[in-house]
Amino acid sequence: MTARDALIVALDVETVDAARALVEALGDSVGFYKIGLELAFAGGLELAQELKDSGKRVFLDLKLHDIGATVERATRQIARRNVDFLTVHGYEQTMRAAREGAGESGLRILAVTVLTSYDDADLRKAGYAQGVTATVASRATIAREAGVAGLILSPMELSAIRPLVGPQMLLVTPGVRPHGGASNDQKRVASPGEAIGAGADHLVVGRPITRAEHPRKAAEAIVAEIQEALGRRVT
Ligand SMILES: O=C(O)c1cc(=O)[nH]c(=O)n1[C@@H]1O[C@H](COP(=O)(O)O)[C@@H](O)[C@H]1O
Repeated sequence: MTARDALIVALDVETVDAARALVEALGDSVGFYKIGLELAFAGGLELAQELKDSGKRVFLDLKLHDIGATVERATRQIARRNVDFLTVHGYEQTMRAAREGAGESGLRILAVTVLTSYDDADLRKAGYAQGVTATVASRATIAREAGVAGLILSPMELSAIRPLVGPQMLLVTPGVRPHGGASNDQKRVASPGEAIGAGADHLVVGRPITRAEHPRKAAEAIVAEIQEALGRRVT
């Protein structure tokens, strides 16, 4: 894996034109983009095709969660779009249905374990008996059995989860902040170097790049930090 491939930039902007301008500014410093709910509701699905046609990889972050039949059929539609990753929530019925819908299309399903804006207290308020680490671990085990390709989790759970799921499962972490950066609404965060050092395959980074004064410089600095951490990982 190259450092550039490890970085996924979240195109959390209001319009397709703003997203195009950002992609243009980032140029070849970024090869992988995430289109989430904000942009998907503003023409982002068409942009996904454009990005694929220009050689970028695309992650559709739609966080599907519904009865199995609906998730399966929705996933089948998305699989026709030839994108790389799709998120669903990490519930067993949902994950199995998405796997079924993706079939042999090559669309890889990522299961969201516990959102990185949640901590133990938030989970308790939502009615969960266990804390974050135990909940991520139980969802990770079910996800592996359901046959999804990867997990979304915070950098803080990586070292506990990798041994549970083995080397093949993709571990993808939002909640990434360069040292000194604002955490915004994220509660479980670490730096790019720490996340890669703990075994992440991909980092999802939004505001530290998209709201930076110089997005390209911010992306290049993160890629350099990933590169350094990957170097330490193999030695
Ligand atoms: O599924 C995701 O991508 C996701 C899961 C999660 O637990 N936390 C999380 O922040 N995300 C997404 O990752 C991105 C993080 O953005 P920043 O906090 O701006 O770096 C946003 O697009 C979120 O929607």
